[in-house]
Amino acid sequence: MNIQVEVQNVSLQYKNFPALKNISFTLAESKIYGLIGRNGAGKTSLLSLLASFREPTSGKILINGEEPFENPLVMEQVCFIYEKDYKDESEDVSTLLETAERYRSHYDKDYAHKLMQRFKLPMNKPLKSLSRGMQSVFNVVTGLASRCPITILDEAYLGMDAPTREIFYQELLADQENHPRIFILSTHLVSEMDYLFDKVLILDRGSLILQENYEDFISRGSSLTGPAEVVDEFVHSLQKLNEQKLGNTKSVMIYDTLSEGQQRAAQAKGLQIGPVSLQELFIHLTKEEE
Ligand SMILES: Nc1ncnc2c1ncn2[C@@H]1O[C@H](COP(=O)(O)OP(=O)(O)OP(=O)(O)O)[C@@H](O)[C@H]1O
Repeated sequence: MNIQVEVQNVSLQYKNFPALKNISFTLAESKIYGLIGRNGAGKTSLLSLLASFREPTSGKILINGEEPFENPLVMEQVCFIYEKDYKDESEDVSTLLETAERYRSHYDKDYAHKLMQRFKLPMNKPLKSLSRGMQSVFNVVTGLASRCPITILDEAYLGMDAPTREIFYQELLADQENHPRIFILSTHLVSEMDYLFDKVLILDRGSLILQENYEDFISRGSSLTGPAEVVDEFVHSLQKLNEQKLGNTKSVMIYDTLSEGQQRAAQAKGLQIGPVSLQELFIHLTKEEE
């Protein structure tokens, strides 16, 4: 079943603070969406609206045409994984997994057990006694095994070491291949996780400044390097995001698709054209004036 999320002119106000400003977008395909933004940009606020933890101050969220807030049938389609405080949780891991199964209609118990083994998560220990990284593993396992049509992972990797994060990414991609759904991943580990994203959403100070296919977005960034005066002349009508100079060699990051003709012209002038990463584009597109 194809599920659709529509966010229509959504704003969220905390007292006098506008955390989200008139945001609209549609997620209509079973893809992996990367939600990125600087600290305080509004990522968790947006995700908590999608998960119906709160209501927008204005605007509408529709999941398959229905408002999800206090609507259990719609909410069953959404799974929100975020960092939780388990200090008062006395149950062991296996009991909590059984509880997860009871509340999730798409839950795959065998898959959950397979993941537990792969991550080497101890089944018979109280969850509160596990390390922070292992508690995150538990969250991710319940998130993946729930197989919710909309699965939201808000910085789900917190505390995981690099090899554990790698297993998480591998399992996510493998399960998405076999059971496609809408995954929304919010992250600060942009350069580490960018290869997972089919599409990218960028929040900047409460506004959505970009929603685009990852590949299309990346292809609009390039770096041009060469003698300073040649580079300056070439880029003068292009949108520049950043520049660096070492002696007379200059490198300029541009945010404009270069046509084949422009690429040939740049090469003919002896300029080197290089790729730009999602992280670099993100840093410079959300840079504040100094
Ligand atoms: N309950 C609240 N009451 C008042 N302000 C809040 C509340 N929750 C969040 N905010 C503010 O709203 C803004 C957005 O916060 P949010 O947690 O959504 O950002 P974020 O992009 O998830 O940040 P980070 O990447 O640092 O986790 C921040 O300025 C934050 O201080």
